[in-house]
Amino acid sequence: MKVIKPVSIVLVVGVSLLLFILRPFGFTDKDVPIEIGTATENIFSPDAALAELPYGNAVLAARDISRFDGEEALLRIDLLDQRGTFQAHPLYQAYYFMIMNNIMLRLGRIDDAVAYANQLLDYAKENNMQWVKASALSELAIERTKRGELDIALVYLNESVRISKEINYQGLLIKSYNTLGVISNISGDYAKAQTYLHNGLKLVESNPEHLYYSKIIANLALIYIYLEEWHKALEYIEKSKHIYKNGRWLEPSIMTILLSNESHVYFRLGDAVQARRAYSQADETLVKESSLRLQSIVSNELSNVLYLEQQYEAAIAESNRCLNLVGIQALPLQRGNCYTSKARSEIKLENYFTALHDLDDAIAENNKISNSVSLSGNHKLLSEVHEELGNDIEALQFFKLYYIENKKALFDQRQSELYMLEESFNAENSRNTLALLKTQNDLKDLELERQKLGVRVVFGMIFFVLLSLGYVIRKNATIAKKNERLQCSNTDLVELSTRDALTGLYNRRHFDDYIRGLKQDSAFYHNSNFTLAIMDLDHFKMINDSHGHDVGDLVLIEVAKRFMLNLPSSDLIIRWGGEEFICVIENKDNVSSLQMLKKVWSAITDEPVSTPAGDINITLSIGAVTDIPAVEFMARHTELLKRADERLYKAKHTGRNQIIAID
Ligand SMILES: Nc1nc2c(ncn2[C@@H]2O[C@H](COP(=O)(O)OP(=O)(O)OP(=O)(O)O)[C@@H](O)[C@H]2O)c(=O)[nH]1
Repeated sequence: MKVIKPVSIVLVVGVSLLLFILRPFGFTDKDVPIEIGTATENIFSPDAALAELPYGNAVLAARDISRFDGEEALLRIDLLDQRGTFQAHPLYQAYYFMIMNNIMLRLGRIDDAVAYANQLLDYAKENNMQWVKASALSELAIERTKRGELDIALVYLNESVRISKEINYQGLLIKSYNTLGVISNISGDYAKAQTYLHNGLKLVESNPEHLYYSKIIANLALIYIYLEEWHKALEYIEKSKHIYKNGRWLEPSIMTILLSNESHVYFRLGDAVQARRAYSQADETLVKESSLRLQSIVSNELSNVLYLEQQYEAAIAESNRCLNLVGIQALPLQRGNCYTSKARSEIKLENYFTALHDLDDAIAENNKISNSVSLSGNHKLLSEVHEELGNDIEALQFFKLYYIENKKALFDQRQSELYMLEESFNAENSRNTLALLKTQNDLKDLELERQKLGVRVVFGMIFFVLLSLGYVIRKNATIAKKNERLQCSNTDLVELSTRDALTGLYNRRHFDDYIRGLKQDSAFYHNSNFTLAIMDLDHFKMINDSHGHDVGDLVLIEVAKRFMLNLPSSDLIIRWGGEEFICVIENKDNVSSLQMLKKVWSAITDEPVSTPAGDINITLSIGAVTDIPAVEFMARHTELLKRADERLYKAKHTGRNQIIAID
């Protein structure tokens, strides 16, 4: 006993010392914080500089109010002016012009607003204040954009962006990226629009209080409206509404635009009830000072709702009201839309010559701002009118024009740039997520290493060795489980992002993965031939129009089910968009490719789809390229898709409900 006692003391002292030494290595079970850094150093903020001045906060408060209450802001400016505030410092003076610009916009006095923006620009030049110059240019660019003067707006914006980048004025950059996104949207360059808006979004995410957060999301929604991706558009509109409601900015015009866009999506989906609901809510947000642009947008949506409700005369009256709004001549985008809506109702009332006039006017307005999407819609309507008038040649010419423009916008753009852009955005996101997971795992490995070190050092002391070992084993098991769970959820995420929410089929995102998979297993496929087909339901719009959008959805679900039942599970079926599907069939078992296509086609056309609105007969047009050797398919799938699409076009225009697989 006498021998053991000093040993115990040595042991206790030794262990305490070791524990003390090991403490800085993190031997204790504390989580290591993971830093997700945002580079926020040296961000230029005139607001922060102004807040340092004696009346800075009062001026900032007036600026905030000027965004939603012109009268109240004017009172505050008067009070500050009486104290001689604005002469006391150049910063005050610059803010004075900016606030007055906001107030005039709010009061609908656009010319005065522009005058203040110009005064701001002069003041910036006289006093060599770069950030003020950038702000003034950005404001003037917005005004030019609203008037459809996109070229000048771009010149102003590029200069404003250049200065903002130079001084790292992120607050203004966000606003400018948003305007650049809007301009690209109007010009039909969606890929560019999306790049600008995502640039803005990246900056806004580290600054979620920014006034432009919900505006940027709203403009992303607009891209999806142009691309006719209705569900995605609604998703972004909802997100934007949510951000707006939770933000501290009360700029009612944002809500008006969002609700008008929502109404427009439902109009395009043929859902009169929801379109009317969203329109009424948009109308409620209008105030007497609302700008002419907002008034004409809401008026045009009312005309669209009335059209859906088959009140064509009332719709025409509303379009006429829109076209007679004082000052509308300065807004080609809105004017073009009102003419188009009017023409649509005139066609329904069989006033074909009036419709022709309206469409000419619409085209003239849309040409002023190179609005390719609206122009393509105008050409489609012109083709319909000429068809009704028996002018077959003109009808065909305009239809061709529409088809080419529409396909160019919807097919090429979606196919290549925009889609790739979204892909790379997603890829970047997944890369970031994976990097994060890797960092987490590395940190855990590090922790494990440290624990092992601790175990080695106290190896001689059996009690602690056992304790540490038990700890390490437990920790290992937890980490392994966590990793397993993370891996599963990653796989689920990838699966979800490549599935279409409505039908459960793969969406277009999966196509590239599929081709990549083929290439990886190319040895296995080297003797195979493939058939590539684009399948498009005929007159699907009529189903939506006659029975409602929900019934249209049910039809799409049933059609998807039939595709799946009639294609071997090893073949591919994708919902390419709307009522368009793509399938890739690998020819095997001596069944000819045409036989396979006929089987799929018959599965859709032979039996009507039962819906709560009764049985609905469906017809299907197919454009296909058959017997493609595997090597060619892998190397030239984009070209082959185009060829199939051209054949689909032929099928559509030589009677529909058929398969065309040769030129
Ligand atoms: N119900 C429903 N309709 C959709 C969906 N996606 C697109 N659509 C509608 O599909 C219709 C497609 O119309 P069009 O492109 O004119 O084609 P179509 O009427 O089939 O005419 P053709 O193709 O020329 O035979 C539009 O009315 C879209 O609103 C969806 O997810 N659900």
